[in-house]
Amino acid sequence: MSTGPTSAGVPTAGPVPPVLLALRPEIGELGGSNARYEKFLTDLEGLYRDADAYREQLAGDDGRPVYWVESSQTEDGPGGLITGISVLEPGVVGTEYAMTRGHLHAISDRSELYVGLSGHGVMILDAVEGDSRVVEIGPGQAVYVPGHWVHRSVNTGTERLSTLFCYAGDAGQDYGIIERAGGMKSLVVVDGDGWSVQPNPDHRGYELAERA
Ligand SMILES: O=P(O)(O)OC[C@H]1O[C@H](O)[C@H](O)[C@@H](O)[C@@H]1O
Ligand SMILES: [Fe+2]
Repeated sequence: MSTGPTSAGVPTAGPVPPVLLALRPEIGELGGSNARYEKFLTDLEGLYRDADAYREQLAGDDGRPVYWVESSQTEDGPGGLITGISVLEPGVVGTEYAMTRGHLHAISDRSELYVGLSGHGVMILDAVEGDSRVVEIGPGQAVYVPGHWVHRSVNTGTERLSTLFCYAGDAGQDYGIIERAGGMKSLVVVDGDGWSVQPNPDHRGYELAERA
């Protein structure tokens, strides 16, 4: 009896074979992946503080995805890793640079490694109880996100930001925590030719939001 992935890439019982992936960051593909999802501007209602600027962009939206993820998972259970690339188109909504929704892992102690592949951006990292950090990510830079940190990628450049990520297959994502808190603690905004970090005046605190 054979073990390992079926032709559709669905794991069956027993050890699975090694996985070989081809990173194509500029075109935004991960060869050998077995899952993909896309996010469109229409999916991001409420993400940016400037609702008028968001609506204006929607009016001229070309309908292409603003970010997408191609990933590979071949093992179920806590020992398996999900490996993928996240590809975020450049842009600005109001004064905020293009960003992902962001999340805390549903199993919140699960960590994640990000490796910059192409383009330039930052990650906003919020400790649920504690501080907020904004760290650069680009080619040759890696960011290890420990458990219990809410995380989001932001494209501060003019090209696609592509990152390789890897995290525990059972981690899951809690997206609601950011909404309930009124957004993340920090905003990454246009500042002259570059970017700067501002405190988000709408942020209510994750702990309070979770207790409410
Ligand atoms: O899941 P989002 O917050 O929308 O961000 C998009 C993607 O960003 C990162 O690359 C994460 O590792 C992915 O798991 C995530 O799906
Ligand atoms: Fe994550």
